[in-house]
Formats: sequence, structure tokens, C-alpha cells
Amino acid sequence: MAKLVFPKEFLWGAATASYQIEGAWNEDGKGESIWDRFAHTPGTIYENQNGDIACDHYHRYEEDVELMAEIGLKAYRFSISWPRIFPEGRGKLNPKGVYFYEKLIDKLLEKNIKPAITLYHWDLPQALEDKGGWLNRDTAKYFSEYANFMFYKFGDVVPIWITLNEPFVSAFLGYAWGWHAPGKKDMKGAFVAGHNMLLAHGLAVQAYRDGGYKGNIGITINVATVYPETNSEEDLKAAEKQDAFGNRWFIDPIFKRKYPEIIWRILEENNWSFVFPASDFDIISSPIDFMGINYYTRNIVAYDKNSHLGVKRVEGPNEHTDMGWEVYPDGLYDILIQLYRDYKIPIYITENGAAYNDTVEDGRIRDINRINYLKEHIKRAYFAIRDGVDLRGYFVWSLMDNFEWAHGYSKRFGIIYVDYNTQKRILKDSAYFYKKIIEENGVDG
Ligand SMILES: OC[C@H]1NNC[C@@H](O)[C@@H]1O
Repeated sequence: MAKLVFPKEFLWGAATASYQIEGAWNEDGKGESIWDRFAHTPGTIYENQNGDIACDHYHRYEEDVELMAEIGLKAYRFSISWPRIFPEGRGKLNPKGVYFYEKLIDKLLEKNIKPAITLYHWDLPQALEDKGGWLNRDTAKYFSEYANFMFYKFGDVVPIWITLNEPFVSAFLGYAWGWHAPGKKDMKGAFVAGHNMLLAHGLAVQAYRDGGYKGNIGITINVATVYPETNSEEDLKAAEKQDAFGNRWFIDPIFKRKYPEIIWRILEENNWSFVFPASDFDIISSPIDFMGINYYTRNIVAYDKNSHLGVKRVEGPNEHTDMGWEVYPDGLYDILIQLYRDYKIPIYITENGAAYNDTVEDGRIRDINRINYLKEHIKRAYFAIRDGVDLRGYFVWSLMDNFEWAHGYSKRFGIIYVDYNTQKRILKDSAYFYKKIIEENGVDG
């Protein structure tokens, strides 16, 4: 069995997000976020669960960093809770919130684990939502002020910065479909929110450049590789539309200074004739150092005149994870090749992983299905590098089981098991598998 060895500097990490693990939702001066408000609204979350306590990472971060070191992580991607820093979103600072992240970052650096910070992973300060949230263009400015403060505080010790996590998801699930905070069902709003998020991204990148910081800044985009069900002209067209809508919507404005054609067509068809000032695209397209992609599964589509965009999803034939997502490792290879071909930008896989219904037997979690998932996707990452993609690193989602948004705690993505009754952590077999990958900087072919 050949060993597929990665480039020497390849960055092996794991990822989490503030609302999903921290808890301490109203402790030490933290302001309310839209996810606190949404999850406290009955009927929004599985069994009305919420992130009030989550994995209690706010109090257990030292133990958690020790576990990261035991696994041998080279980097740790986590997000900042904006309302923990600025309880009202701007203005009054919360020193205890800043201090939490200062201690976390110091502990990471002490363990030689590179911090990779996501500035926005969906937990907008509720006080800003009360002023329109992402429907209010000023929120972009407030985001850049918050980002600027974080750069000022940690810009010299944090080498990797991600402005936004998955703007498509927060714009669409939050504003069009209502499945995520702030729970709005307003398709037009999703386009406005998405645009203001991109503006926020661009303003933060400009602030980072103005500060002269030496690290790298980018954005994280969720992608699902698209395949036509058949090679018919109609299905090929449907696949092209879905790729533009689902994958390129938030990428093209950054690299091509314009939305994909399909987006404009939707706006026109609905008479949502927004006038986005051309100068916005000058800001949005401020050059970035890398693109982060979150890959979980693919989309097979076919033409269907009765569906949204004339595109219907077709279920894949392979094994599915606990999320109902088809396991399709080749999709990771294909999307890496496609994105690097089209944008020629260094890439990090900022999330890849699988939810399975793990059980503890004799104190062990034998998550062989997750091991197989990770192994097959890591192999595709290797083949993408072999075939010319400038892939810089891989962050498994997730370091630990956590609050999976509307699914609450019912979906376990972690390589570390969390017993929510006791907050006990147990390294799953996949954590030991990943430890070996990192030690050998490679995977069996
Ligand atoms: O659904 C799994 C993950 N997907 N990307 C964003 C994360 O917050 C999710 O937990």
C-alpha cells in the first residue's frame, strides 16, 4: 500500500465555531446574538435545544487545547463571537470577552498550534439585527470596525483570518428559507443580505491591508460539486445553473467583480432591480490570499420546469451520512480542480467531515465510517495537489461534537465525542486515525 505524502508545510487542522461550542451565552458581559434569540424561540431547533451551554468550551478551553495537542493539530480554526467582543455590535467593548480569546490564543501558541480565526460564523449581535441586521448596509461598516479591532488585538500573532463562513448559508437559510437565524422568509432579503455580507468582507480585507499585517486573509465558501443526471442539453444547463447559484454566487464578485449571470436573471425576473453601486464591487473584489472551501457532498441535478431555477436535485446512489448527505469523495477532487482552474488562488479545505450516530462501547467510539470518510476525502485532496492545485491545508469538521444548528445536538461531527450530560470528552477512533495522518503527513493510498 503506497503512502501518499503531502507537502512538508501542509497544514493539518480541525474546525469549530463559537455558537456551536462555547456556551456561556450571557456570561461575562457577552451580548445576545441572533442565534441566542433564534434558538430560544420555540419550534426552531430539534427538541428546542440551544447553545446556552453547548460544549462549555468557554470554561473548558484549556482542556480542549490539550486534546488538540494530543491529536497533534498544526492549526485550529475557530470563530469569534462578535457580541462577546462588542455586546451591542459596536461601541462599548467587553474586556472579559477579549480576554477569553486572548487566553485561548496564548494557549494555542504555547502548544505550537496555529490559530485560524473566522470573524463571522453566523452569530450576529442581536442589537444590530434590531437595526436591520444584514439587510442594513451599515452592518457591513460595523463588521469592518469589529474586524479592525480584532486585527489590532491579534493581527500580529494570528496568521490566518477568514472574514465570513459560508455567506450563502447565512444569507439563504437565514433570510430566504427561515431555517437559520434570524429566521426570515424573504427571498429578496437574501440577495440584499448576501450583498451586504460581501461588502462587509471587502471592507474587512481593506482594513487588514491598511493595518499592514503579515498574515493571510480569505473567505470560506460552502461548495457542493454539481453533476448532471444525464448528458442531455437540458440537464447540462441545469447543472451549470446550480453550480453558478450554489457555488459561484459568492465567489465571482470577489474574483470577477460581478455576480454570476443566473443571479442577475433571478433579480430581473422578480423585478428586484437592486442598484448595487459599482464601487461596491471595487471593495468586494479587494484581493485575498486564499479561498477556504467547505466540502461535504455533491449535488446531482436534472432539468425540471416546475422547480426553482428549473433545477431539481436527484439523490445519489452511494452511502449517506447521518445528515442525509451522499458520501462522494471524488466531488472534493473535482471541485478543487474546477476552482483552482477558474480562480488560480491558494485553497484551504476549511471544513470536511461527516456526521454519524456514534455510540460509546467500553469507553471507545469505533467510528470506522467516519475514518473511511476522512481517509477517502484526504486521498482526493492529495490527488488534487498532485494534479496542480495549490492546496495549503485541511481542517476536519469538527474537532468535537457540537450544536449542529437546527439539528441541535442530534448530529455528531466531532473526532472527539462530547457527553453533554457530563461534558466529558472522549477521543473517537477517528481522532487517533487523524493523529497518525498528521504524524505521517500522509495517508495510505
Ligand atoms: O453542517 C456541518 C457544518 N457545515 N458548515 C458550517 C458548520 O457550522 C456546520 O456545523
